[in-house]
Amino acid sequence: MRGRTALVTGAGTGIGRAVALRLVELGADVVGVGRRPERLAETARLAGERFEATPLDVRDRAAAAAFVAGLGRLDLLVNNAGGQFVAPAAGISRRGFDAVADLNLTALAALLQAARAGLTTAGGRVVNLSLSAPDRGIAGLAHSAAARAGIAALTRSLAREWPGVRLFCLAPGTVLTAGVGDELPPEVLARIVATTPLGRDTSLAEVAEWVAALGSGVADAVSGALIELDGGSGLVSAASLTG
Ligand SMILES: CCCCCCCCCCC/C=C/C(=O)SCCNC(=O)CCNC(=O)[C@H](O)C(C)(C)COP(=O)(O)OP(=O)(O)OC[C@H]1O[C@@H](n2cnc3c(N)ncnc32)[C@H](O)[C@@H]1OP(=O)(O)O
Ligand SMILES: NC(=O)C1=CN([C@@H]2O[C@H](COP(=O)(O)OP(=O)(O)OC[C@H]3O[C@@H](n4cnc5c(N)ncnc54)[C@H](OP(=O)(O)O)[C@@H]3O)[C@@H](O)[C@H]2O)C=CC1
Repeated sequence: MRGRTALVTGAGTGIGRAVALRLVELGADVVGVGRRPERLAETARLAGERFEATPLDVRDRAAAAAFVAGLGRLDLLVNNAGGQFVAPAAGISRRGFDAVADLNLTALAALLQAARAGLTTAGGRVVNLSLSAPDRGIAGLAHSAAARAGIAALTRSLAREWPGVRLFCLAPGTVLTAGVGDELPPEVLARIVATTPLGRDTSLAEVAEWVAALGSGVADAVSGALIELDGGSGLVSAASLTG
């Protein structure tokens, strides 16, 4: 990855931080964004001088587009910023649905549009983080499952439209980050992990390694693919987070 520039969204915590650290370790120059400067500062402390942090809300279209345009050539874009709240579909208001759809799909699409010129110049690569098997439905995450299925479709569509740019949709199952721990009680996470065919979660290091591999060119014969990094959980009965 030496000499290559990567942008990682949500780089101040969890998966985004692990990805940023791995890319720096492999020689890339990494720009990390997120809303909380103190979280980004901790990633910067761990990463060293080849990591540059910029506080940015990816839902702020004007700021995000200006920032990405300013980067110029871009070898790798990792769209990792995302999240949702767990609620039954009947309890999700219009504003709630819009907030989750925006963060996980529409803002991501806008960032991709802003990055298109820089990615095309570089013959770059994109890794869009999604969620395992959203097309099967996830009770308690109707808004997020819809947005995440949209990411897979967006990834495939842009792979057709943007020749020379490789796009991947990487969909983890359960990764035991602090973020997921804040959203789901331990017993729900344990139940999901126990019903996974491999009987295990996916580690942060594994997600980071997959992003690094896809970003390095190992998979350059591939574009538009959905890769489910979930221990096979997408193969079994669709998940329910509501009991
Ligand atoms: C088949 C097998 C598949 C296996 C898959 C198994 C599943 C694996 C486990 C799940 C994996 C997921 C992991 C992760 O995503 S890790 C990241 C964890 N962290 C988060 O997700 C937190 C992120 N959430 C947020 O940052 C915010 O909630 C969000 C950005 C989404 C919204 O914030 P915003 O500030 O924009 O929104 P507001 O607070 O202004 O609220 C907007 C409207 O939304 C309503 N709302 C908010 N929270 C709730 C709630 N809990 N329930 C219902 N409604 C909610 C809020 O009321 C506002 O609407 P109204 O104005 O109409 O009231
Ligand atoms: N952990 C898991 O089991 C799984 C996670 N995922 C997905 O992987 C991604 C990372 O998850 P994880 O590391 O576990 O969770 P985190 O909550 O730790 O990561 C989310 C990151 O996104 C950033 N972020 C959120 N909203 C914005 C915004 N509007 N603008 C810029 N940055 C934002 C957050 O930083 P800040 O708040 O400072 O802005 C945070 O760093 C998410 O998209 C998540 O949904 C998918 C499948 C499973």
